[in-house]
Amino acid sequence: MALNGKTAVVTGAALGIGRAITEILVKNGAKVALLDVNEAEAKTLKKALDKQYGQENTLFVKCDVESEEQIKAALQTTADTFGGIDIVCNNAGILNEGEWEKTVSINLLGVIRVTYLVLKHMNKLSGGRGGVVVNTASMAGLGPFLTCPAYSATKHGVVGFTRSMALASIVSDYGIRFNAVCPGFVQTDLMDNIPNNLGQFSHLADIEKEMVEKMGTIHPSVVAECVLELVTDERKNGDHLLVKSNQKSYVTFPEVL
Ligand SMILES: NC(=O)C1=CN([C@@H]2O[C@H](COP(=O)(O)OP(=O)(O)OC[C@H]3O[C@@H](n4cnc5c(N)ncnc54)[C@H](O)[C@@H]3O)[C@@H](O)[C@H]2O)C=CC1
Ligand SMILES: CCCCCC(=O)CC\C=C/C=C/C=C/[C@@H](O)[C@@H](O)CCCC(=O)O
Repeated sequence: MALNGKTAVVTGAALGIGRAITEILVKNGAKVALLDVNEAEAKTLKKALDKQYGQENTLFVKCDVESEEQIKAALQTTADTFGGIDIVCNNAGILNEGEWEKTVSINLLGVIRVTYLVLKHMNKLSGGRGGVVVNTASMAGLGPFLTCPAYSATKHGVVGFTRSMALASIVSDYGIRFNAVCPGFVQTDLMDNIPNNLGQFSHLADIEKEMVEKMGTIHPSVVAECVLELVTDERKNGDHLLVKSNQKSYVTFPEVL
């Protein structure tokens, strides 16, 4: 998929991985709607992108992925502004074991909310152009993550949802591909804030540090390059790209039937 003329929606676009995804998509010719709750940072990013690529190529819509109404409005504004939606990057997420229900609501339910609401805009059966959805899961969605059990559960849910939507889309002939990127530790605010967000598992903070030291960290731009691969390679559907500090690999899942 060439990105020229394509429209992308990125949730959690203002900072970290979402900012890197936004930048690489705009750089490669897409028009991008930045959805985030952090208005100040999103507007700072848009201002920088306007200067480099022109203000007509991005749109900021304040949107909390916990709110169906805000998601509906943001998707409609995007479609009205750019003429349709071809790409969705469900990236918004938090890690807070002390507020685990909010973590579930944003990381898992937010991905489901946006996906289900964007189908009417993208689904070829309802006049859409088809396209691709790339969800930001995590390495913590592929195995146990003892310091953050609820967070890990949300990411396992994103993996299962992505794999299921990929198959549902094929059978339903939606014309939409569904993939996920599964990063290890990435140098963002989310990582920086970990010590304060382990909740009842704060006694495991040292184990967390050991894991980071052992596995190393990744720059957000490396994750964004993997997302670009999942967006542009039209052979990819139901694929999960695992990104560690020194390598990337496609995950193979056990056959269960
Ligand atoms: N940093 C890491 O080590 C890893 C992060 N991830 C995932 O990557 C995604 C992005 O995380 P980071 O860039 O690290 O975090 P970050 O904290 O740097 O950026 C997250 C962005 O999402 C926005 N956001 C938070 N709640 C929101 C909501 N309810 N609605 C809309 N926007 C919201 C924030 O304002 C922020 O701009 C998350 O889903 C996270 O779980 C996955 C693997 C590793
Ligand atoms: C504390 C910072 C968390 C940042 C948020 C993340 O999502 C980072 C996740 C980073 C590491 C997760 C490691 C999980 C390791 C085990 O589950 C392992 O079994 C995963 C196996 C994946 C594989 O190699 O196939």
